Amino acid sequence: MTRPEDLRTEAATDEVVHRADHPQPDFEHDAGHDSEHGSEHGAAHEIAKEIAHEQAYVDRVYAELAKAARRAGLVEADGLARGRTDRTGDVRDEELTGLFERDALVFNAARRRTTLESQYEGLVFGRLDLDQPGPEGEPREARYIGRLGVRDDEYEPLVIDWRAPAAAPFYRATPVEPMGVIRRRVLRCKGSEVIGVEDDLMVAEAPDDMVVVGDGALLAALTRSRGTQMRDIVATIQRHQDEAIRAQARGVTEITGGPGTGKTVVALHRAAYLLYSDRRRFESGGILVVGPSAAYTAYIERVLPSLGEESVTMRSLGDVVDGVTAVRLDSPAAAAVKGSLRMRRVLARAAHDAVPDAPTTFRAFVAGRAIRLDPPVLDRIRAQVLRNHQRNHALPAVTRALAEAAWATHREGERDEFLDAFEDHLEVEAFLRQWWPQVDAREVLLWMTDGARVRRYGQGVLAAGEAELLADSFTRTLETGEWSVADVALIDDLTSRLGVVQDEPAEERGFYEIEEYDDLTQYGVAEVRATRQGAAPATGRQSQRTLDPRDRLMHGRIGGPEEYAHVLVDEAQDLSPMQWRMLGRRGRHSSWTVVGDAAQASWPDAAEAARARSEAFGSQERRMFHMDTNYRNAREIFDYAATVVRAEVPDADIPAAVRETGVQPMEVTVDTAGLVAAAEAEVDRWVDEVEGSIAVVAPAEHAAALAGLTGTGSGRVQVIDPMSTKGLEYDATVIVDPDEITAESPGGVRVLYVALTRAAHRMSVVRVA
Ligand SMILES: Nc1ncnc2c1ncn2[C@@H]1O[C@H](COP(=O)(O)OP(=O)(O)OP(=O)(O)O)[C@@H](O)[C@H]1O
Repeated sequence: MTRPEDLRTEAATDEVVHRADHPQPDFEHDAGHDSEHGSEHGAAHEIAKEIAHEQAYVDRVYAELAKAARRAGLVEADGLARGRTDRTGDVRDEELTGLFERDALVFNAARRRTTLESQYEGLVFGRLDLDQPGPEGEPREARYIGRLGVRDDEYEPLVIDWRAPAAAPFYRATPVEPMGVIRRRVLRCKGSEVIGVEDDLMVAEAPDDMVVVGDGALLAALTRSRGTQMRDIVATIQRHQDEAIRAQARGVTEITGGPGTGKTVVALHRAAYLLYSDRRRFESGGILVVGPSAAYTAYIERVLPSLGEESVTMRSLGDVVDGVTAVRLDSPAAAAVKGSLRMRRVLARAAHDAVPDAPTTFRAFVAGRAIRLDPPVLDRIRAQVLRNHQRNHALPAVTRALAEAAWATHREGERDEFLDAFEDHLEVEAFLRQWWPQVDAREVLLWMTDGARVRRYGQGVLAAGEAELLADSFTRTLETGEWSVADVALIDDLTSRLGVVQDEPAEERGFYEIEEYDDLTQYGVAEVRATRQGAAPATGRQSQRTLDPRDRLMHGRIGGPEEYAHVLVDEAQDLSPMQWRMLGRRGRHSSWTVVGDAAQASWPDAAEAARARSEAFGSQERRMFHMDTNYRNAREIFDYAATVVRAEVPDADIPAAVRETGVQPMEVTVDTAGLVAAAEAEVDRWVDEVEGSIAVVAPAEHAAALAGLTGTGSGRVQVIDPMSTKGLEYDATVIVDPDEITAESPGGVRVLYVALTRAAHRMSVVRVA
């Protein structure tokens, strides 16, 4: 394991060549690198020789790959040709069976071809030299590791898939436990060109004919500039990370650790590993990856495809429920109420309530009798039916209950005849349309723009002021035409209570029926509005932008929960209890990978969230992996952040940073008037110094003033609020007004800690005096 004393500076990463007959320093894999430089000339020559040697092998792999791609293309074309037929009858049936075969062939061939194409970049990334003879009389076996298994014409493996058991020593071997490995080599490639090699030696003394090159692949990888998207770490996965990646699929795998310890990237590699180890189960059952925000999803979305896996569903918390997408965040106080389990009681009452403006009395002539059912009877029927049925699926049950109640008012004639006549009666049908319409969950939340209603639902559940907070928040929703992220879990909860809105069969009514229907007013039935209370789906032609806010909110169709074989949750410490319930509905039979760090939590009631989380997992076995090495932040940056969090959260999980830059974070203090200029100066500083992404992390108070900062149009600068930086990383950050970041957030200093741990290489902190 890496200790601070093992730290290297970025300057120490120039490639070196050494004969491996010297003791090795301890570094991460417990594998080390000889730091002794050979003569510069000799070194360059040796490296070039090694690269040329590896290039020859990589060329062979790509030639084989091109052949495989051609074969896959042929299979695909052949499959398509076999599918064309103009036969009929039995012959056609036979050919249809052939069609299924064709589909499977085409599907597999197309998938393989796409995979082959997408793997082109850096397909082969590793080599193991093993302490055992090779297949063709070589003194040692060399085993190449890649993103994909590739075999030659004799079906001999040229490259082993990184997830195969035979590749495990690449990640697990250490000098203490070499697992038969003498040298582990990482090949750095650009497309099919080898541009560098980095070795780790697993034995004290290498054979005389073996050259050891470079200063370690991990440090080289960490020193590189960060792009706008996360990269896979398949070439440099560390042993303890590999253990979490390859942990068994069953049950709940929890990955904890401080900032930058690779929790997210490890979890994503685990998803790829699960697909490899049990493809049938996880591809057909599906893997759901859930992260905090759309920005986060965009940040990680390329990792799995780069590992050859496309069949994973990625959702942000505002996007988990089919038919609604939310990015807007509520005020922390409103989000805290909406996320709390107390909302279940509130929503249960709302789901059981009468539809606003529905008729309160039933009056009609049925089978020659005047029937009247008063409000208490209707209320009782509603309550009884909803005890056993979801509202949107309860029409038959409620119709029967209404008929029974109507029968009870007279009890004359044939009971069954009356019940049938009642249930078929057009007046009854018309009444039910108004009294028992299908109700969309979103409509119920919009009922709660009415403060009196929310107070009624929240009686004995919500504290003073919370009902108003909710009503105000839903009013804001209605004004903006945008659901908030916290609303989505409420929509899901209500949908599970109400049932998904069913398609109504198209109505075909004769002329006389229309007349009868329109004439209902004379029976006092049509005291209701003629419009439906439920969703008013917008037409496909209308773009969402042109809809009014209410229609925008109701746009799209809310789906029931789709279930998955595996659910992977990142930044799990921030999920509200209601969000855990939302995910629980999607993972009732699934295994889980759950990633989090309590010290970065922004959710105020940890105990309630823990309860909801346990409920979502059920009684499955749970195993824990802890990550304790920070691979993201330069040590100088992480020390700064750790000092801040330790002062307030003494038990924070503080990892050890493995890399130092020799550059301390910049700290400037200005008055409010000078804030923008100071932030701009810091941005310009980092635009000159780093190659990649730069973030200005600012509290809401200063967001508008700083919005124009672009780093003189560099295209690399983003102004972002602290909460939205969760899970992300940048080459450099400018943290604006840290005291205000702490003050504005319910997570307080924990949210500031998140912001302070986003920069890989450089950071400035602009304080306001
Ligand atoms: N073995 C590794 N090799 C190379 N890079 C690594 C390795 N492990 C982690 N990293 C890099 O470290 C950085 C942090 O990883 P990641 O975002 O997964 O951490 P995290 O624990 O989820 O962080 P946070 O909790 O702060 O969001 C990423 O750039 C990742 O690629």
